[in-house]
Amino acid sequence: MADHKVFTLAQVAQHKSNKDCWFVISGRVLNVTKFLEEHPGGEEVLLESAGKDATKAFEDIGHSKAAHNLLLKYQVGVLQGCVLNEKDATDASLKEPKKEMSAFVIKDERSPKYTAFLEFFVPLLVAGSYFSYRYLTRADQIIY
Ligand code: HEM
Repeated sequence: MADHKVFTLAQVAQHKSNKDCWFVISGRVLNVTKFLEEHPGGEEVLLESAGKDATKAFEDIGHSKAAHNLLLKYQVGVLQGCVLNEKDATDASLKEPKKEMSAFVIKDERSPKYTAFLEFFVPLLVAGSYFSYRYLTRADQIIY
């Protein structure tokens, strides 16, 4: 699980060299020093955002889902005042973590309740209809 140590932006701003490079993306404080050379977009663009909130720069590029998932690997903490969704690190969930979570909860809870209702009452209705039919059409009840 990603690190939840809390940092202020002033603390992040102290790490802005190519030997020690941090920035913030969507509330996650990232230490990308080891990633500088690996970054497909080059080291320079990362260093331009060093010590700052790089959320806009990161999103403006339209990074892939793989790139979004990589954020967790470099996370060393969270920015003071931010709440994150730990379920996944994809774009929308990072921007509005709480809303995403509640949307999931609503979907997950409603569907099983509805299904359970049908699973219980439909067989009951079918069985009830069958036995009513059998009862009403009994041979000893037929009057000639
Ligand atoms: C930890 C943070 C970051 C990670 C893990 C990351 C990861 C990646 C990856 C995997 C790619 C390849 C294309 C893709 O899969 O989307 C990429 C491309 C790129 N990234 Fe980042 N990136 C990060 C931060 C940034 C930042 C802050 C900028 C600032 C502008 C940036 C600018 C770019 C650019 C310009 C490209 C090249 C896009 C292209 O060639 O079309 N990245 N990045």
